[in-house]
Amino acid sequence: MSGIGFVKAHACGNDFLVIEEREAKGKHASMAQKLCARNTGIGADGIEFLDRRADGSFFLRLFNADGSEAELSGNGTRCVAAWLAASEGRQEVALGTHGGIRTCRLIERKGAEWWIESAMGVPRVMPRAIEIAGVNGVIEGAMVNVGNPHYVIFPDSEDFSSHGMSWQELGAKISVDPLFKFGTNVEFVRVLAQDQIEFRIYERGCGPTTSSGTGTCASSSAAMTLRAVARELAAVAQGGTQRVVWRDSTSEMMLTGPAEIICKGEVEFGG
Ligand SMILES: N[C@@H](CCC[C@H](N)C(=O)O)C(=O)O
Repeated sequence: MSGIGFVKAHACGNDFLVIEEREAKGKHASMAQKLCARNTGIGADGIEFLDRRADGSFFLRLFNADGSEAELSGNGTRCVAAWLAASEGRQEVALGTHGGIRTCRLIERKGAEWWIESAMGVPRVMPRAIEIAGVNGVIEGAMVNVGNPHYVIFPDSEDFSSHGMSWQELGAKISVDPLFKFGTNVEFVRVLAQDQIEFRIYERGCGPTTSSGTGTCASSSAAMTLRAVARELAAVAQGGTQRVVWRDSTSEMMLTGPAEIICKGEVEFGG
């Protein structure tokens, strides 16, 4: 057994461990399953493995709580940027991911919160009605790629339920349906005002979460494209509000929100 250094951080309740890549020793998936477990591990929605490369650049590998690898996390990337700001004073940092480079800029520190603006790439929104095994009727929505895959729907009901199911039940079915070869994150979006949306998130690889950075971008870009809401939005999730700006469909989406360092320590990992 050997102690592994970790940092725990969260962005609107979407929580991550940050662990140096050299500590993983090829055991990323089992480390994520063990350390992210809420009762028997530290507890987190995923692990960001931080690789510090010889040329001075950074690369992040994100593993979900179930051990699956995702292209990236918006909130997880911001948590790493907050840690690099807190521990090394970095005001701006470019973080490579399998979904592209995300550049994060520190806007301000408010108490324990690090407010960071991230350039999140150019969302691709593809309207698409789908049929899912075990769900009655056709689901209208959009497949959205923001570096990782999302399916966004717009339920009418205030509790975000749709097709006779709670959003959690429907999200669980859509997320693993074979229609999505690599699985998908699922967002349920309601338009509250011309410049405000509210949404719920069912994440691939970890289930319901209180917030998602890429989910915020996917929900916002789908609402801008399909519901003609404003190009600057407040996106309200259970864990808090993030701000989104998307000037036009060919520009990068900018996402601003908080991240907070919770603790750091050492954890035993037997492999
Ligand atoms: N919560 C994240 C998204 C994490 C990855 C996702 N579960 C996936 O498998 O794509 C975010 O803030 O973007």
